[in-house]
Amino acid sequence: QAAKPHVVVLATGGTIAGAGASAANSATYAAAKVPVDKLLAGLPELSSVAKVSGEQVFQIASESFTNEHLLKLGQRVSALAKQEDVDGIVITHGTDTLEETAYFLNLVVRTAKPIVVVGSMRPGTALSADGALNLYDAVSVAASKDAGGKGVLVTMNDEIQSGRDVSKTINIKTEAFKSQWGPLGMVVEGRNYWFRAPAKRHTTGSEFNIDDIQALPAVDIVYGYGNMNTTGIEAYGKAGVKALIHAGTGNGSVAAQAVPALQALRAQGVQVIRSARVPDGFVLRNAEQPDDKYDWVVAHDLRPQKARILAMVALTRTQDSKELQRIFWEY
Ligand SMILES: NC(=O)C[C@H](N)C(=O)O
Repeated sequence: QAAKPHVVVLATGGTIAGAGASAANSATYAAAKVPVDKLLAGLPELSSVAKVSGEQVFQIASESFTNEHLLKLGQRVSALAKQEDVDGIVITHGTDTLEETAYFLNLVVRTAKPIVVVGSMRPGTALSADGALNLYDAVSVAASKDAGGKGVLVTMNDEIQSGRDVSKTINIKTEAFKSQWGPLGMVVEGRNYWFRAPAKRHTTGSEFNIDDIQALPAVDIVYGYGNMNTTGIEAYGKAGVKALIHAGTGNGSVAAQAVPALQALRAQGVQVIRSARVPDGFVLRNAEQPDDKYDWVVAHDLRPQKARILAMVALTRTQDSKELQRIFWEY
């Protein structure tokens, strides 16, 4: 009998490692409490799909993830992926910023081995806790050859999602992770069922490599709304931001009173990237605002928080707005 695939589980905290005072506490609990060894020991079913080893990388709620956490995690994933005795990698993660970490890894880890990011909406102590099945699904996907070469994946609620496309869309229910383009497939009882493949560049097809990235530049987000003012835009400019994501209304529209402040930032060398606060669709270049004339970039279908990730990674390689726009179309 062939040896089982070796899957390394890198634990970072979140609700999947959370604990509440009683089983009725589905939403009131402390995140990042249960160590990885205990998480794995609580799921003996894992041994039937893979040889699993655990590593505690951080123990934090994901809303507190920083760029330093992203870099450290990315470096560890990259090192493990190069090891011959590792077949797949699972990252347990809080759900609040899970989509940002998954997209970051998708851009910078040069491997065709399966990488799966997973979390849960309820702590393990709650009634109908979702973490155990999500983790079982993550390990079984990471252990399967057919999950390789598809970019970084996310397994939540029986679905296999592209780490690029998926976002957290609701903060209570367990079917929280959705993509407007649909899941790549489903995982049921340890078997994968695929329905589509990612169209954008990722992992082995990426021009970015975590092994070459020592630091990430400052990129922040301003939100568009009625009665918009320029206080935030100006403050980020003064703070020395390298790119500013404008989470605009509708098709990334920008309030008339905010346009001169963004133009002033661009004149200082700051990249201005138009995304949208609406959950779906995509921002069209030169619609709503004359991007060519202002030398602005559009974020394509990336939500503001994902546009921040891509902008940071891209700015490690180029300061040219045309190049930046190419990257936003391709990734
Ligand atoms: N469901 C969760 O994991 C939420 C938690 N605040 C986290 O992201 O760490």
